Amino acid sequence: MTAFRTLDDADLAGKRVLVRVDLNVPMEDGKVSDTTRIDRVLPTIREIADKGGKVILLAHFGRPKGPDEKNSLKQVVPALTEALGRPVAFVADCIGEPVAQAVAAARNGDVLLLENTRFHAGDEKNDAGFVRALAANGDIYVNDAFSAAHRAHASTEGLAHVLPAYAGRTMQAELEALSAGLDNPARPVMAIVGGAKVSTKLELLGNLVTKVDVLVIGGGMANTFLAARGIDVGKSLCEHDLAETAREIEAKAKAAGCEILLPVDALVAREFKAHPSYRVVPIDGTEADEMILDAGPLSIAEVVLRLDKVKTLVWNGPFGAFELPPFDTATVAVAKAAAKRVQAGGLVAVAGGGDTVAAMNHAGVADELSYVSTAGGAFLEWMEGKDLPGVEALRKA
Ligand SMILES: Nc1ncnc2c1ncn2[C@@H]1O[C@H](COP(=O)(O)OP(=O)(O)O)[C@@H](O)[C@H]1O
Ligand SMILES: O=C(OP(=O)(O)O)[C@H](O)COP(=O)(O)O
Repeated sequence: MTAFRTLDDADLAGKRVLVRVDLNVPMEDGKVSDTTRIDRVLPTIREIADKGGKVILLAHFGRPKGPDEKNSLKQVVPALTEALGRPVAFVADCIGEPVAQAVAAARNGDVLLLENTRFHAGDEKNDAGFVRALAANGDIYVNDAFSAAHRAHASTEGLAHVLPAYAGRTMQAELEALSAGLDNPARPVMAIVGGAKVSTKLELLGNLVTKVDVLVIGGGMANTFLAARGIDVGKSLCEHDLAETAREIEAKAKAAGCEILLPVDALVAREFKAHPSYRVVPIDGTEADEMILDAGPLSIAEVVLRLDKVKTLVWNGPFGAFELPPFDTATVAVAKAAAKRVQAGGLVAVAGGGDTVAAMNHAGVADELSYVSTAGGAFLEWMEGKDLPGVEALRKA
């Protein structure tokens, strides 16, 4: 039995249905480079449209400080239209008269995509006035953005308190799949946390080290830990002001008996582009004008060896800038090793996150892992046992 209402409980015909989805998809050269998040919300969109609701999609893109072209959801419309196989009307705001007019003009079953909710500060502030402004254009709220459910924002949380609220099919499927795979994980458990969202994810590691046996740190996250240990990381992506937090996490891990693995070597380059001139160096060998862009061969070998000894793997965040070869090497090698063990029957491996999903697709293993979640930060918070505001609001609704 689900603890919240789903589309099975909703009377959708003729209703204006505000559907929160996560369209925060990876882009390359102005085009969506991985459509997984789009593909996952299609069942919800189709079901509401086919049952005669007007589908009004709400989503964020990036972390804009206000309206800006670079973060406009307009650029996602071609990929969404193609995946859906139906027209999608774009509205250049998410509140106010332009939305009211577009919704009034839409027929039952039509699909509208509203502009980035984060163009208004009220979204992230979960401002009551902004919640009301969003709600003014809907009769029903459906949340299908599990990957944004760790955010208590107006579009992910606030709306559930002012409109009849339901979980979308992907929200349901994600929670069911994660529970089935990870509610009682076989030990030892390894977590790999990498990627670029250092400040938001570093906070999570303090709890995660009490839940897992081995924590492998990669990407920009690793650079921050290395710098905190006094290693010169040159111009690498690194949040130097979080050094103290990193040291506290190391101490917590030690107290909890969780081993932390950091890279012992790296691929370094002076330019952030594909196929630049690069060097393989020991982890303390980065020059002042170089960046660590991937873990090196010794680090990969160590992670693969450890992988053989664990029974569960949870993974968010790539080891390197995998969009720029050869800095996809560590991520691809570890992904392939994990997939091989899953296929052989010795490992449950769950990977998640917008870019992590793209990396798993790039490695060709997305179908060979136990489960691939659209969520990164939300998945890690769920793994820690935290309540996700977007999910809790649905339960209370
Ligand atoms: N060493 C590094 N230097 C710069 N960028 C990196 C590095 N390692 C990983 N990244 C970047 O991290 C991004 C993914 O991080 P993140 O958004 O945290 O993952 P996810 O979306 O899966 O949660 C990728 O775009 C990748 O290029
Ligand atoms: O991409 C997302 O999360 P993820 O990077 O953890 O996978 C979600 O869209 C949340 O975005 P946010 O971390 O800017 O709130």
